Amino acid sequence: MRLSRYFLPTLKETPAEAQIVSHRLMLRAGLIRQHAAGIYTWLPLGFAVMKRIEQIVREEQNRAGAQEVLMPTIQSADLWRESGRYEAYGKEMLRIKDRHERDLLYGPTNEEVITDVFRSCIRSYKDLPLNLYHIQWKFRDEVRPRFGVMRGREFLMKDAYSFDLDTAAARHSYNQMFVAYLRTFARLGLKAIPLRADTGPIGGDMSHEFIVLAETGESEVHCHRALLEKPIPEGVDYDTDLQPIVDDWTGLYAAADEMHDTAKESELGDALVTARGIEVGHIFHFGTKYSAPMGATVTGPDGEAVTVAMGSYGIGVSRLVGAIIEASHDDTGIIWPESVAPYHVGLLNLKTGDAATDAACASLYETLGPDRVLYDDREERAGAKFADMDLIGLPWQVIVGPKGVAKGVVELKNRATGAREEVSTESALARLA
Ligand SMILES: Nc1ncnc2c1ncn2[C@@H]1O[C@H](COS(=O)(=O)NC(=O)[C@@H](N)CS)[C@@H](O)[C@H]1O
Repeated sequence: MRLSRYFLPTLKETPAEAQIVSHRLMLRAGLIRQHAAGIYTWLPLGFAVMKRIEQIVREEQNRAGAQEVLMPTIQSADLWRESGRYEAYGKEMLRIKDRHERDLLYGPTNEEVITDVFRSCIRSYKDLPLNLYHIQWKFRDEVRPRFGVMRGREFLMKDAYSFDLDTAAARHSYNQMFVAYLRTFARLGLKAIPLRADTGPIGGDMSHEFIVLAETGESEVHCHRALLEKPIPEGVDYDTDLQPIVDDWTGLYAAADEMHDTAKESELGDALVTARGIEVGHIFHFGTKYSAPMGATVTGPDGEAVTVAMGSYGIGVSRLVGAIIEASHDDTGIIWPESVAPYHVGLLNLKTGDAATDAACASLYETLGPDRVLYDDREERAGAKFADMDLIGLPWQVIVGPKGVAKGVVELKNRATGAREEVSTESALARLA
């Protein structure tokens, strides 16, 4: 993409309302613009990152055997009356009336909707286990939306829902999602720690939050240092018993502040890490909390009706854009992990209008591929180009100036390490292919 044609409204100044670094950088780098409190327009660069995060989430859900659907954002209140959550959900629920005065709502989550789909389609235990997920916008009328997309009111969530014949089978579904989450956050370049959590308005008797350590996180976590170094499971066969992996990851101490056992401080000594963190995912086992009141049953092996055991599994897709910035930035801007970077290379033409430099850039741009390169072809001074490219945080920069072109070299810069080296054009192409 040529920057001279790209809608990238960067800001020189830091907007006063932005209190944390990810909010500041998302505004300054032209990723989002606020529409209303907690509601954002995603501009091209921010949207591209969110789509890459979404795709990694999707791939790991599919790998774990979940099947993608798309449920509506606007839901009927009747289902929520059946589950008993319509009144209980409180002021966070945005309630709407349609032209026929029917009660609707903008879904904060989808347990009722998916359970209704299940009960109208599935009859037999032979159709289990089943895990359905979607990546869909939610609305929660947070009393104090803040920190940009980190705590929004309209936000994008992947939410998956599992259906099983009994608790043992439901535990396997839970474990599949647990392992899929470990892999997902690692692929996003994040260290996410699973820790036992309370279940809140979603309910149930078991849940784990996945927390990314970041000093501006809203959660306070306490965990065993070894959790930070644990290797992520590779080559997982999701149809085998995953309990050993889950036990391995939950065997080490980790607790959100409200669940913290202060005795651990003396027991673990300096093996105990206390840090702030961002909740990027939350998984729940809640058995028949929704299937019982909504009559979601299957005919069991013995011909008797069985109320299915369920769980739900959320990932904050839009929150992750901010969380990744919190975990990966420096004082000049964002540092995107390669897996989510909107473009692989920033190509800087230091003398637009100089024939040899323009030709060298055009050749690099075409060879590397316009969809992988953000080419700064603007009539701007070099300093502004360097600052903007560091701000938007692409993994690699190729800097092309007339002196280098005359010698057949370009400068290659790695954004994460800051390392810069003069290399031949061929070598740069080989390194960036
Ligand atoms: N206000 C918000 N803004 C941005 N992301 C949010 C917000 N609230 C929750 N999230 C993200 O959404 C994830 C799942 O939300 S949740 O409430 O914990 N879980 C559920 O809604 C369950 N139905 C899981 S399917 C959270 O871990 C968090 O990463």
